[in-house]
Amino acid sequence: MDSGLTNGVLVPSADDKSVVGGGGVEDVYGEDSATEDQLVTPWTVSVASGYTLLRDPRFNKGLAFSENERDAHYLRGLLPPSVSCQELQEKRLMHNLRQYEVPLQRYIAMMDLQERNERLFYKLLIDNVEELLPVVYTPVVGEACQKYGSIFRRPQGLFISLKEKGKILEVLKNWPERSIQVIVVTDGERILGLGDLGCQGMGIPVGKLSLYTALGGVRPSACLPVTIDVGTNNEKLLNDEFYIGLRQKRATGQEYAELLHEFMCAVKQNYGEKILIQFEDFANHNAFELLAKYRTTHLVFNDDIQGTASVVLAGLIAALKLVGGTLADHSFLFLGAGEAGTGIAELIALEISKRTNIPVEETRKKIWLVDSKGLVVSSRKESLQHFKRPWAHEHEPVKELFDAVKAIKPTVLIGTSGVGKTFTKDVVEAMASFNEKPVIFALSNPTSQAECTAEEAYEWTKGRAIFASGSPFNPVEYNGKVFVPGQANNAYIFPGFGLGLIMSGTIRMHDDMLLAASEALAAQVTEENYAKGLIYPPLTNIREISARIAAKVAAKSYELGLASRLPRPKDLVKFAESCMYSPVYRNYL
Ligand SMILES: O=C([O-])CC(=O)C(=O)O
Ligand SMILES: [Mg+2]
Repeated sequence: MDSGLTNGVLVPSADDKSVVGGGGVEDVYGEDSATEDQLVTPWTVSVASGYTLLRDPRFNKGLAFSENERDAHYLRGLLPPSVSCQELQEKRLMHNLRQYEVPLQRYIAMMDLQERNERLFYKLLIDNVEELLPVVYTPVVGEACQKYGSIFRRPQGLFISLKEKGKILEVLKNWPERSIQVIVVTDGERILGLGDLGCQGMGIPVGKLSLYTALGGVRPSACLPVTIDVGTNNEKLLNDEFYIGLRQKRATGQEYAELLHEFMCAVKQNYGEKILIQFEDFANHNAFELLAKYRTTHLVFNDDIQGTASVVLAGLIAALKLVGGTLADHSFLFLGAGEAGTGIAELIALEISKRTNIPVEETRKKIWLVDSKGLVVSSRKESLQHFKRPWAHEHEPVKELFDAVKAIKPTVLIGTSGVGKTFTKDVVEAMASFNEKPVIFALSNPTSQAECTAEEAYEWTKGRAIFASGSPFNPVEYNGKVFVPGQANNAYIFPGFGLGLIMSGTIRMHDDMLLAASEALAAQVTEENYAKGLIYPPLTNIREISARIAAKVAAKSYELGLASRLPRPKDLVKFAESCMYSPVYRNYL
């Protein structure tokens, strides 16, 4: 039975009671899963019909309302006579989108669609993922955040500023959906590699959550984007008349910690123990501290530390097929010793340790980090931030990346510094001089911040590099051969990872789940992909890939006794698939 609207009255159906999926009309009201506390909200549920129905993006189908639906829901005359199918609407929209030459216009058009017809937005995104991901996600979302104030139309997500201190629980209750399963939250201090964008960082939680739905199948009504506004230190924004956030310098210390703590407590109180909170694009100091502080009391995941680590480890495991050896045979040099750099480094060290039984303190020694002051070495230990200290190995000081490359002779070079164009010709040529197949990952986002371009990597290594980047690059032709760069972006991991946590009712995160996700992703690279030099599977199959990642993450959670959904479904891949939201229109009769 399908769920639907009958004479403007919402009817829940029997087949939409799964914890995650369905995405049916009844989810909006979610009585099945809402707790008593959640039912007490300050607004009244109103039933959509007629004009209101057309204006409600959750239910609107535009020209795709059938004749009978038009009769049943008071739509006669409100639509032109023609009836379209969803596929025709999709064709028309893709045609229109392709007319826009300015990428930001495509972004605005996609956001307008999301606000107008949610199912059509997701249908477009799912069916055209390779084309539209760069629009709603990196790189264009970066520009959208920079200009968020001037392109602002309707608020998407919750804005929680210092003004809401003491009232965060009430603010959460203002949100129209009650059965929230995942929150992506930022404080806007380190948006991609673009720095402090304050309140305008909201584009990131919105974009990440649209991928939770499109790539991971979590229903849209279960996703809540949040921006915590404690001010910004970005002078340009503070002086921008269109800036949408608090016009003050960032609150820090106790004031910051108290607001964040109130938020974390209110979220758990309002949505329960199993709500997944994904931290996104916080500055280093806060990112590490928040993760350490809340990992034992909440289900928290830091995408920049953990999601990026998991996707890069997957790429490295896959790359072994092309370069040979085991992970333990390789040596790694990072430019950037922040969230992504140390997060990836630690996960590699953990994986090697698991595979070899060598203690992690030892396996870390094959991994070197360079920060803005040069190679991280033991003589710098006292002055280093705590998250860099495990990487301060014995070595004489080295200032420049190029000299560090020559001294360490890594087989793998990874850029996570957020600073573009730092893998210079010298650096890349040095990598190629002592590696048959140098592995080079330029991970900083968006494209403007990439350490080098795909073209540079292939040219400077004479086509020998195994290259991946955080933001997408087009295939490159070099010496008559086409090279397809991989996109080592956490988008491969977090949607499936989150689905796995949600569908198993996981209450706490564990690093072994990240390793499981990496192995699951690497296992999706086919012989055909390898033959083309690919170390990530194409994004076109991402929903299948996400289901497999979800299944492995859930399996690990059950194994660790962290999953609360019992009994454990027998076939976790099938279960994951059955939970996934479908953007196909519902029949409202
Ligand atoms: O958003 C992305 O594309 C990847 C990411 O988490 C970041 O760069 O902070
Ligand atoms: Mg991020």
